[in-house]
Amino acid sequence: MADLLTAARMRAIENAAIKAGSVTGAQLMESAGECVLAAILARWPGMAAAPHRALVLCGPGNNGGDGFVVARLLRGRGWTVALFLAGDADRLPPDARANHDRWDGAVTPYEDTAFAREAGPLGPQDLILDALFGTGLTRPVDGFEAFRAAAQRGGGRPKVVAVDVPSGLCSDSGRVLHREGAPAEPPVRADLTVSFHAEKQGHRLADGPDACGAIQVAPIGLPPRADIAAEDSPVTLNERPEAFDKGEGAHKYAHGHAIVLSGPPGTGGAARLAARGALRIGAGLVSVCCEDAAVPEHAARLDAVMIKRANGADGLARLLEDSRLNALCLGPGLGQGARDLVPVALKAGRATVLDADALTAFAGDPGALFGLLHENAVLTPHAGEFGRVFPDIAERLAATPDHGPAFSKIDAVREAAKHAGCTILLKGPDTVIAAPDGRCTVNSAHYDRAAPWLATAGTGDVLAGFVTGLLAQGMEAFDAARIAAWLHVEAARRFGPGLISEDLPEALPACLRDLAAAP
Ligand SMILES: NC(=O)C1=CN([C@@H]2O[C@H](COP(=O)(O)OP(=O)(O)OC[C@H]3O[C@@H](n4cnc5c(N)ncnc54)[C@H](OP(=O)(O)O)[C@@H]3O)[C@@H](O)[C@H]2O)[C@@H](O)CC1
Ligand SMILES: Nc1ncnc2c1ncn2[C@@H]1O[C@H](COP(=O)(O)OP(=O)(O)O)[C@@H](O)[C@H]1O
Ligand SMILES: [K+]
Repeated sequence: MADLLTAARMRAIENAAIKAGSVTGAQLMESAGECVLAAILARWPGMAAAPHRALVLCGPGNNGGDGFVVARLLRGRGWTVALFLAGDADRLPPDARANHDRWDGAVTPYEDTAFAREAGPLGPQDLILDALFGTGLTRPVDGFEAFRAAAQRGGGRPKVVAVDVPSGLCSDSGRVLHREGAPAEPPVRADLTVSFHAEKQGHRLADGPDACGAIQVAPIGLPPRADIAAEDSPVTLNERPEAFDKGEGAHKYAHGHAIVLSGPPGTGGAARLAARGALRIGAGLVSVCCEDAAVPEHAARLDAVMIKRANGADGLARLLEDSRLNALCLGPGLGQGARDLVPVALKAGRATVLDADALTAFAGDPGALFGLLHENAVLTPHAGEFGRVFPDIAERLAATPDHGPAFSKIDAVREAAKHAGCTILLKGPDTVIAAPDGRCTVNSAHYDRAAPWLATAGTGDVLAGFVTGLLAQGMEAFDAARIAAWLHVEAARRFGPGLISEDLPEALPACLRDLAAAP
């Protein structure tokens, strides 16, 4: 799995390599500039075929330093380059200053009128390079209206390339830094963002993917995985998982029996969706468990999924005396009974997924939940449910990000997992999954894995079922959550437009087949 870095971790990797003598800061900056140029020429062959015009915007730090390198390299290829500096040349850090001094063109202080004048004639084969702020962003970015206007112009507008990160976006959180009360004006959206060594967390979170446009990561001569001390294990990008298979000849009971609890009559659809998901992902047996009154409704709709009866908390406790029932899912369509049923389920010590109503039931009294949770539990909230169970953490995530690095969804979910003592999967296009031991991964449905069709009713219920089905097969909680999340997006992408939640379990077999076939 590829790591997603924070600015601090990136700096530590860079410092460790420089200290070890394997590379100098100047070499890193030169490589960074070369990589940006190579990415541009590879993406737009017209720009490689002939020189065009570029406006290069350099900021006051090393991101600006990278800009000076690209400006020099473009000019060396015959491009007409106008360079604008936002900041004081005398205060540039040493490597940036050295590249400023190697630039033999004019350095124009950034100012809207001058920039607008240069930007006016730019066409679609021309370029604006955003090298204003990168991983060192500490506060909101103001101004640059002419840059914004040039990038937003209609049809024939020039291409915008961001160095490392679009300026104004916090590279740890993917959030736009802005002042309290002021609107969060998104950074100028890039057509391409070229980053170095490894993706940063912000490329995958919140507003990051939209602002980056497309992301390309270039190696710049740093060792692949630096041996640096860090408090937390690295965050990874949740990539194609290893194949898991049912094993030839094993009996259905070897793959577990998952139970999905359902609520009163008329609300059983969500539980049936979860159950279907659990069955398709490979649980040996799956039963929907409901009160007597809901049996006819389920019986009319279920075949491979079985039905078990349990009335209220006592009924559930009796049912769970059967030790073969090894994974539970509570929440989808569970209704008001959730508050009494969840404690019974958690006390039974089975692998348990809590979603939807099973989380909402503890709004106002989340402390009552924390004493019951165990490491074989997985909570799968969306943002609203997360706020009900972890109001303090959600409040910090909702606070205005007025300085960098800002509190991120990764910080929030990691804290929540530590506090709850179980795996937490916080949903969204940027789903973050964390375990109490510090493992954390981002299941990103962005760029070449965008799956906007998942934004439809009931897909979260299916996800809860996927996790439950993997738990039933004996998978550990964090692994079950990350593999389920990956397959969820994969199934949606495979089905594509027109997807409804019922389609997800049916799209799964092809995904599992591919997984098994992959080397
Ligand atoms: N690490 C590596 O291995 C490599 C890193 N490389 C490159 O270095 C970049 C990181 O460089 P960096 O640390 O110098 O930070 P950078 O983003 O240029 O900004 C810092 C400056 O901006 C200022 N400032 C901040 N916010 C502001 C605001 N809103 N408005 C105005 N000013 C603001 C801030 O001021 P301060 O907060 O200190 O007062 C400081 O002066 C990284 O993204 C990559 O491109 C590559 O060369 C390859 C190797
Ligand atoms: N734009 C999107 N791109 C990718 N995934 C999305 C998007 N919007 C929602 N999802 C995913 O769809 C699911 C929705 O779940 P949830 O909010 O619980 O809805 P429901 O309760 O209707 O099932 C989550 O897995 C979420 O990550
Ligand atoms: K930038």
